[in-house]
Parts: sequence; structure tokens; C-alpha cells
Amino acid sequence: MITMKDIIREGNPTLRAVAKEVSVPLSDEDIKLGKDMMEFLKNSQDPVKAEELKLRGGVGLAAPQLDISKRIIAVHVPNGDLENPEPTLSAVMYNPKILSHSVQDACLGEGEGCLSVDREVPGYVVRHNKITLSYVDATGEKQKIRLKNYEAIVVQHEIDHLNGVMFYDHINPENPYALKDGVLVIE
Ligand SMILES: CNC(=O)c1cccc(C)c1Nc1nc(N2CCN(c3ccccc3Cl)CC2)nc(N2CSC[C@H]2C(=O)NC)n1
Ligand code: NI
Repeated sequence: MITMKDIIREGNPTLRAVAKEVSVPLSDEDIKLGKDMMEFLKNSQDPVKAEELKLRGGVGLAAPQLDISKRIIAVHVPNGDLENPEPTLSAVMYNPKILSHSVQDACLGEGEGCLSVDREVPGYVVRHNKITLSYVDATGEKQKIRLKNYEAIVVQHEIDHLNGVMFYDHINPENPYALKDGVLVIE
């Protein structure tokens, strides 16, 4: 089971490497890794398990954060409405690729956090508001989906990890809260 000790932190060169595509059909090893990554996210969002295992909450995780330089991400975005247990997006994505995106940009009003960054880095992380994404799912099927707003932000953050990009690379050093006209701020 994955816990915080398995997650590498800034300074580890794997976080700055470009990860390798996984071969399809998926190996048993890559399928198990995807399952373990998804289990970590669910545990991290469970108050009892997160406390027990001392996990930081996350809605996304990329294999390079486990010192595994493979193009695998897991995302598990709970529904904002606590009454509704259905997540708005839950998937393990192999070889995810952004095919196209909106002109419209967006950012999280509260900035972004990362399980591999043990510090607050304030500022707007401007990303595409909408993306069209292809990936191979855990059954080996090719998928093509469209995402927007928070889900799109999370997936872009995790795909950045596959390309050695950290969220704060996108923050304007002169003015971390500078925003061009028309950027959607997502609260
Ligand atoms: C500096 N200010 C901030 O971090 C920040 C501050 C306030 C609000 C937001 C919205 C912020 N931003 C931010 N908050 C999150 N979480 C909110 C808490 N949540 C969570 C925590 C515990 C249980 C269940 C859950 Cl659901 C887990 C997810 N996650 C991300 N990111 C950036 S994209 C990948 C994603 C990620 O999983 N990071 C580890 N950013
Ligand atoms: Ni991250």
C-alpha cells in the first residue's frame, strides 16, 4: 500500500525527468501500480484512514512521484456535495495526452498544492479551462474524454509531472497573482 514515505519530494531528479510511455497491452505490474495509486488517493480522502496512515489529502497522483518514471496518473475527484458519494472523475490514465484545449484559461482561486512539495507556494497557476484528452484505461481500452474546470486543472497538474513540470513553474515570479484578462478563477 502506498503511503507518504513512498512519495518523493522536490530535489529528487525524477520529478524533473520526462517519463516514458507504458507499453500496451498493459503489464500486470503497470495495472497493479495504477490500482495502488487509486487506493492511495481514496485513502488520503478518508478521514479515518488518512489520520491512521498520516496521509496528505490529494485528488491526483503521478507515477514519477513514486520515483517511477512512467506515463501513468490517477485522479479521484470527489463530488463537492458530501451527500453525493459519486466522484466527478475517477480514473487511472495510461499514456494520457492532451489532444486539444480551449482558448479560455483558468486557475484555482486558492492556488495549487502538490504531495511532492512540502511547502505552500502562493500564486495563480494558469492552465487551460477545457481539455480534450486521450488515454488508455485500466482495461487497456483507448478513451477520449473532455474535461473542464477543476477536473481539467487536476489532470493538467498530473500530466505536468510526466513532463518534469512542477505547478510553481507556472507562477509569475514578479507578481504571483497577476492575471491576464479573461482567465477564469475557479473557487
Ligand atoms: C496552496 N493552496 C492550496 O493548495 C489550496 C488551498 C485551499 C483549497 C484548494 C483547492 C487548494 N489547492 C489545491 N487543493 C487540493 N486539494 C484540496 C484538499 N483535498 C482533500 C484534503 C483532505 C481530504 C480530502 C480532500 Cl479531497 C485534496 C485536494 N489539491 C490541489 N491540487 C492541485 S491540482 C492537483 C491537486 C492535488 O491533489 N494536490 C495534492 N490544489
Ligand atoms: Ni503534484
